[in-house]
Amino acid sequence: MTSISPSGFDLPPDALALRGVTKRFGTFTALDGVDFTLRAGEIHALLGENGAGKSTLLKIVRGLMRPDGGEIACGGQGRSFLTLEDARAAGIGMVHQHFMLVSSMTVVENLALAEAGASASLPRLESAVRERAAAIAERLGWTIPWQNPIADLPVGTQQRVEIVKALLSDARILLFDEPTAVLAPTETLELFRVLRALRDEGRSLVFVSHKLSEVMTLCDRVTVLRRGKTVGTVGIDETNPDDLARRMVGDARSQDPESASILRDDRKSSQPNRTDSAVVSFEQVSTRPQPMETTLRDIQFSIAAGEILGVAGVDGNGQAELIQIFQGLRAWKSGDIVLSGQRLRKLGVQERREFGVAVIPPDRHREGLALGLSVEENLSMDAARQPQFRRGFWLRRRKLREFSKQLLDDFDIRADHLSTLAGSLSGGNQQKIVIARALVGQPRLLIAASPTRGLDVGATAYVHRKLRERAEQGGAILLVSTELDEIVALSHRIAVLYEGRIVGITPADTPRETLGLMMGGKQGASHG
Ligand SMILES: Nc1ncnc2c1ncn2[C@@H]1O[C@H](COP(=O)(O)OP(=O)(O)OP(=O)(O)O)[C@@H](O)[C@H]1O
Repeated sequence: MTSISPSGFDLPPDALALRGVTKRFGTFTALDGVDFTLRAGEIHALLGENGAGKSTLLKIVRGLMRPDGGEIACGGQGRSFLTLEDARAAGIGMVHQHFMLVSSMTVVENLALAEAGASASLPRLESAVRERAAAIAERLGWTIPWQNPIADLPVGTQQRVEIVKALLSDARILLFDEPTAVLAPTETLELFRVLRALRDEGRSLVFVSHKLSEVMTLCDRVTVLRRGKTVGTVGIDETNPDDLARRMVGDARSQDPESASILRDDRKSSQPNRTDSAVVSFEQVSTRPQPMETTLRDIQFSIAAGEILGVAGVDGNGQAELIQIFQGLRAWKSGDIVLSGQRLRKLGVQERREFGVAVIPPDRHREGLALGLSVEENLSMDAARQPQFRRGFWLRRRKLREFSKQLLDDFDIRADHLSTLAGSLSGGNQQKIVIARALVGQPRLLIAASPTRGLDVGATAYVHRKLRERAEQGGAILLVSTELDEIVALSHRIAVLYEGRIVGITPADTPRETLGLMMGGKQGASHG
């Protein structure tokens, strides 16, 4: 049976349709007459460049934002907007980019809270909720530590809690906003298994991802958004990654040589412009064991000027601890770290910066950005300390503004104004600010943690090019990423971390299978 919405468009049962949906933020139009139809029992990818409007669209469907125009129909009824309650009643659930869980509460408390709202007595609800949640988890083949606080769980498990939470309210339509951005490759495969199972139960899923290969493997249809407008919807059998990339950036841009080179996935890793002088060397560095953390043991490597050293490994094998050492957030128990002849132990945060150490941190929300400050303030924060931007005590504001404007253009940061709050930018555009800040000072040593997480295809290629350029100019780069593709594409040598140890340092052309085995703990050759 097909129902008819007030404006007369056909609506298949158990699905969702948007017609002409518009959303403005001040003078900026984030969604401009968007059409989107989700069929029952399909996985539908939503693709688009950073800032194209994907999260805004999902938030409107989930009832978290009110559109300024257009129509939304679900459950056989058309209306101009959905409230949170409407969306919930229509069986719409969402797994956000940043999980909506209270980290100090246990899993079961979080689930009971979501079920009860603020009013009901939580303890009384908990056992009933737990029973239902356990049945859902069992069906999906998951074991979840119900009594542990959320903060103690790995991100992959937190995401499972979010999914169980959505299924507890029997969501028939599930919206996933970049769910794989925080997952290791094996966790992604596991998530895909579950998403397919949910589809096969007849649910409808919207899947946002920048990884075209994921979209091609998982999804049934794809809708592409470009700068807030619908470009179109295609079946997965009628398209390929090149076609999708072109649809995202538009024909005009994909034919211009600069953009075409951005789109081309340049996988070749040039020979390092290496000198023998180590910019940084780790000599038998070990950290003190701490609960819930990985202890680094006898870490030994060096990075030469002009070299990119990739650190591969399954997440949680010591990557976070290694980065924290550079950030000055973690002490080490034994061994030495030497930065061009100086002991790192002796250098404070400011001295490290002056030496030229820059960090692209893994969690841009907590560490990389001041979300409550403007784009301009975020971009010019470090520059404002430099003498060329000061006249005595005073800041040279106009010069700083030009500097920020230049970075905005260079990194194609899509913000309405320099005065826009960083917190209101799309996830990918926030990441571009963090990267622009790290690269602009031409750091002598750059620690890049998952630098392209959340970036679209073009921006990823651009950042890869920038990292290579930095190395070619003589910078040393430590690239930490759980994306093996990224590590292999950029690194001159690859160090594999397993349970806090480096199991081997290998040349970049090492076969994937060997790297995979090393990531599972097998010793490999060392070229340290
Ligand atoms: N609360 C807000 N206030 C002002 N502008 C906003 C707000 N939320 C989103 N925007 C703007 O709307 C545009 C679309 O953002 P949205 O987060 O939907 O993009 P996206 O396609 O999800 O991008 P990404 O891939 O980077 O996550 C962006 O330019 C963003 O700056």
